[in-house]
Amino acid sequence: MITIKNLNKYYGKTKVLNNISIEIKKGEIFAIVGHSGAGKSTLLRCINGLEEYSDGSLQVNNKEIKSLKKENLREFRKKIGMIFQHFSLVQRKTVYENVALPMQLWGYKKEQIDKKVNELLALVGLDNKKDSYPNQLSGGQKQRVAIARALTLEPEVLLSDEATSALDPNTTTSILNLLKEINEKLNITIVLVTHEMDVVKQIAQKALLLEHGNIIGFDDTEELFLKPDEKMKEFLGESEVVPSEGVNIKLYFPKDNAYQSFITKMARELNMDFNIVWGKLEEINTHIVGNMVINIEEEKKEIVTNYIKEHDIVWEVL
Ligand SMILES: Nc1ncnc2c1ncn2[C@@H]1O[C@H](COP(=O)(O)OP(=O)(O)OP(=O)(O)O)[C@@H](O)[C@H]1O
Repeated sequence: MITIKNLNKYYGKTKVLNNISIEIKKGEIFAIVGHSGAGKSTLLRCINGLEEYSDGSLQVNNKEIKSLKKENLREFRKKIGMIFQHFSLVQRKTVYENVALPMQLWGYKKEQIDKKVNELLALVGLDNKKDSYPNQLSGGQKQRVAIARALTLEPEVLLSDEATSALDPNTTTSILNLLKEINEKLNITIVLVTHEMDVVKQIAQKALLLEHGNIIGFDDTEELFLKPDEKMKEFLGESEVVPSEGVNIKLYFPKDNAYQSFITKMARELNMDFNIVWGKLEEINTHIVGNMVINIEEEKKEIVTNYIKEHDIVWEVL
């Protein structure tokens, strides 16, 4: 649905996006991740035509954004909803009026607006706050209003620019759950920009990692976290401290294996003790995945690695 090929973007002489090529599929929840200044928001703004790109191609539904004329661009943007970190609500308008705004601007009839706004306020769980003003709402509620407003014109894509960055962890989770529900119920593609790895883990099916405008990772979320390469480890700030004696073996547990007590079983079957030096289990995109480092004596390396090989486990010697 969104195809980006060899996209470059400069601000003056500074290159802020370098040779970006990605594909975002219809119905996907896709995360663009990176530290501050990586170029995330710039890429998001290129996707909705707010920002021009220097060269390369960016197509949404097979339409090249840069060749859209003014009126077509307006029509195109109608199909793209957007939410922001600081909600961007109109303070002097009520919740109902805020959500109704895009439809009023596009000249919809009062009855159509009323039906849609009520429907969306129910979806985001705010039908009892219609007449409240933004300053009477919590951060999470404000973001719910913004989400409802972003959905009024029935977009195919919802872009989220750090939409949970100003929220506490519990509220973040409730907003992410709402986004998941919207993705499933309305089949809307969601592209979210974030610097928070927890957000990526909780919601994204696929992720793009950006650093200084370059792609340093692009894969299914589980793959990125399950077996991070050196760049990803650096990005996550993870460094494993392992013993210098013996052999350190890192085992990766894919989703189907995570619950199995593989280590205990191996210890029992090989009649051997292992030193577990490092381990982590986490929930990524509703699956439990993890990795663990065990330390063994040099002379036991062969028997242990043979056992692991027979059990379809991803592993490496550190
Ligand atoms: N309008 C602009 N004019 C000139 N340079 C810009 C402009 N907007 C962004 N930049 C620069 O482009 C680079 C990428 O910025 P961008 O806002 O896309 O990064 P980001 O990853 O979204 O960061 P943050 O999370 O801090 O918003 C930065 O070096 C920034 O200073």
